[in-house]
Amino acid sequence: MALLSVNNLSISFGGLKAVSDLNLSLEQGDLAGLIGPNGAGKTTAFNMLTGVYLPTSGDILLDGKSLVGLKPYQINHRGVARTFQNIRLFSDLTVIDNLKIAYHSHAKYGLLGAIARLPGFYSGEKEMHDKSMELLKIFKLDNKAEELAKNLPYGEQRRLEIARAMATQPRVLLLDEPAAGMNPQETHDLMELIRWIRHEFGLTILLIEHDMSLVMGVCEKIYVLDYGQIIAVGTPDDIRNNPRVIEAYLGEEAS
Ligand SMILES: Nc1ncnc2c1ncn2[C@@H]1O[C@H](COP(=O)(O)OP(=O)(O)OP(=O)(O)O)[C@@H](O)[C@H]1O
Repeated sequence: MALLSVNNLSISFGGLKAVSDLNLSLEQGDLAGLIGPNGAGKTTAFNMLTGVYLPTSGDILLDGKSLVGLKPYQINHRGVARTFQNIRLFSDLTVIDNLKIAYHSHAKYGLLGAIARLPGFYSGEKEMHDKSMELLKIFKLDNKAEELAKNLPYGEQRRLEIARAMATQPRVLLLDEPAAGMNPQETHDLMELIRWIRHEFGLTILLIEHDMSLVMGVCEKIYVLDYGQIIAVGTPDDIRNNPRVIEAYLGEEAS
């Protein structure tokens, strides 16, 4: 059984069918891309997968259980985390506090434990600190732990956003344009990092990306959306050579 399966998912805004009969199937460990021209419905699909939008019809199954109708935090608790097209960090908090907040949402001690400072609170806090530092090391941000998030260069803010999503210990990670605004070296490093975290954490990753070198370089399977509909699914080579994709989207870039 697929880990994440999206069945005939559709949503309309007024008269506009933004996503129409979307079908996706991701196994554990898959690294897949969702591409398509501006306005094709990619972010809208992510918004349905994460409970921001309620689909008009269709279903989303994680391990066979429906996510439709759940709130974003409930979906996150089930194991789906995301990053956003426009970075959404707590910009006035430190780098490490951005991660601790994400860990807190999964903390084992309750509010009472935190207020009363019960022993579980202290061991929980220490564990959270250590785990946050471990993640920051992986994302090469450990030397910036005490800096305010807003003071990081853009590429590092993007990495911090992914680290924060990872702190919620997801099984499925959805990345919305992770390389946006990055230079070629940063994009290359990000590709390596995405591959590595997939392997290290056994993650399933679906990413939206306009940077074709990243998509073609890192994804094993690519879904192409156009006007809300999937027009092609395949390996990077399949997609590069698919006439419908070339016509709809890639144009000269693909040749
Ligand atoms: N809340 C909303 N209300 C009305 N229309 C919406 C809403 N959200 C998205 N849309 C429309 O749905 C369509 C798909 O938009 P979406 O942002 O998903 O595209 P996208 O593929 O992510 O594009 P981009 O690559 O530019 O980010 C667009 O026509 C958009 O205007």
